[in-house]
Amino acid sequence: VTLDGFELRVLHLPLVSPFTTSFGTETVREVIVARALADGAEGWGEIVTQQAPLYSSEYTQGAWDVATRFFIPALLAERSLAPERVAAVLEPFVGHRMAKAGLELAVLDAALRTEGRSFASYAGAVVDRVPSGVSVGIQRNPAALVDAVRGYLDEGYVRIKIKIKPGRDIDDTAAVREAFGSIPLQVDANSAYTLADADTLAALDRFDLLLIEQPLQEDDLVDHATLAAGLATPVCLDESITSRKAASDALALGSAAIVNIKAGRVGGYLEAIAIHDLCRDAGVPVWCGGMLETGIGRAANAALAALPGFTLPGDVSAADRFYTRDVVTEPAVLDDGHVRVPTGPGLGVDIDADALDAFTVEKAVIRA
Ligand SMILES: CC(=O)N[C@@H](Cc1ccc2ccccc2c1)C(=O)O
Ligand SMILES: [Mg+2]
Repeated sequence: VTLDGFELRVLHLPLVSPFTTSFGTETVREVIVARALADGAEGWGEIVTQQAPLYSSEYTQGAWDVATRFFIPALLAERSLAPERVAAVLEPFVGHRMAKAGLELAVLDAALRTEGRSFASYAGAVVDRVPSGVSVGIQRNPAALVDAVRGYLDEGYVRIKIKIKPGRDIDDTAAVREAFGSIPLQVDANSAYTLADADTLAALDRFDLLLIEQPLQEDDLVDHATLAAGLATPVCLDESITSRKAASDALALGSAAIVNIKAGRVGGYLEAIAIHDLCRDAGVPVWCGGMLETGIGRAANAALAALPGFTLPGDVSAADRFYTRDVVTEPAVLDDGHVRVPTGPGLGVDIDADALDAFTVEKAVIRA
C-alpha cells in the first residue's frame, strides 16, 4: 500500500463491571486505535496497552509516544509498503511490541480491504466460527465467583478461566468445581506466584484443570520449567511468550506445555501466525488470548483463533463480556458458545464513527 498517514486515538471504554486480576482492578479500558490512510483506503488496528505497565512494560502514553515519534515516521518514510514489511521496518527499534502490532494490523487491514480479501482467508482460517471461552476476574469472595461463573455458563461460554492470586486460589477453584462439576476450567495467575508457592500451585492439581496460566514472572523461563516438573496440571505461558524465539525457547526448556497466543504481546498477527505454525509443528496446543480488545482487535483475534493449531477455546468472548457499546457496527455475539469469524474484506468489521468519537479522549493525525 502507499501510506498517506496514520490517525491515532486514545479511547476510554467503560467496562460493564470491574475486572480484577492479580495485578489490579480495571473499570475503564484505555486503548489506542490506529487508522492507516492508504491509497484512498483505510485500515484499522488496535494497540492493546493498558494505562499503566501492570501486565507488561508497555503502557498507553508510552505506546503513543513511540508510535508518533518513531514508528509512524519510519513507516511513512517508506511511502509504498507491503504489510509483510512493517515488522522489518520497525525492527531496529527495540521492544514496544503492542505499538508495533497495532500499526502493522492497520496497514494489513488497509491492504486486504483494497484487495477485497478477508484477514481470515489471508491468515489460513479453517473454520467460520470459534469456541468462546471467558476470563472471569477475582470476585469479592468464592460465592460471588460462583454466581459470576453461573452467569457466563448460562450465556453459553464453553470454557471458564478464573483469575487467581495468593490467598484467592484454592478455595475459589474448589467452589467452582463444587458448584459446576467437570466443566472445562483453567486458572490465570498473571505472574502472581514464585517458586516458593510450588506447594500451593501443586494443590490445584486435584481440580483437574485444563492448564495453569503464567504462574511466575515473564522472564522466569527456567523457573517455569522447574515448577512444571512438579505439577500434574499443564503450564501455559502468556506474558513470557513475547516472540516466536521466546516460544521456541519455552518449548525447548519445558517451560510451557500450552501457549496462549496474543498478537499484541508478540509484535503482530504475522508473528502470532508464525508462533502458531511453530507450536503446531511441535504438537503443542495453542489458544487465542484476549486483551479486552474493541471490535477491531476482537475481529482479528476471531480470525487468528480459526487457524488449525488453535485446538483449545480462547478468550475471544462476545463484545458484551466487557462493553455495553463497541466501536464496530456489529459487535461480536455469543451464538451457541461460539463467535463468528468475520468474512468481509480485511478485518470484516465496519467502524461506528459516532461510537469512536464518543470514546475518543485524545487524537492525532500524522501525514506523510
Ligand atoms: C482476558 C484476560 O484475562 N486478559 C489478560 C489479562 C488482562 C487483564 C486486564 C486487562 C485490562 C486492560 C487491558 C488488558 C488486560 C489484560 C490475560 O489473559 O492475562
Ligand atoms: Mg493471561
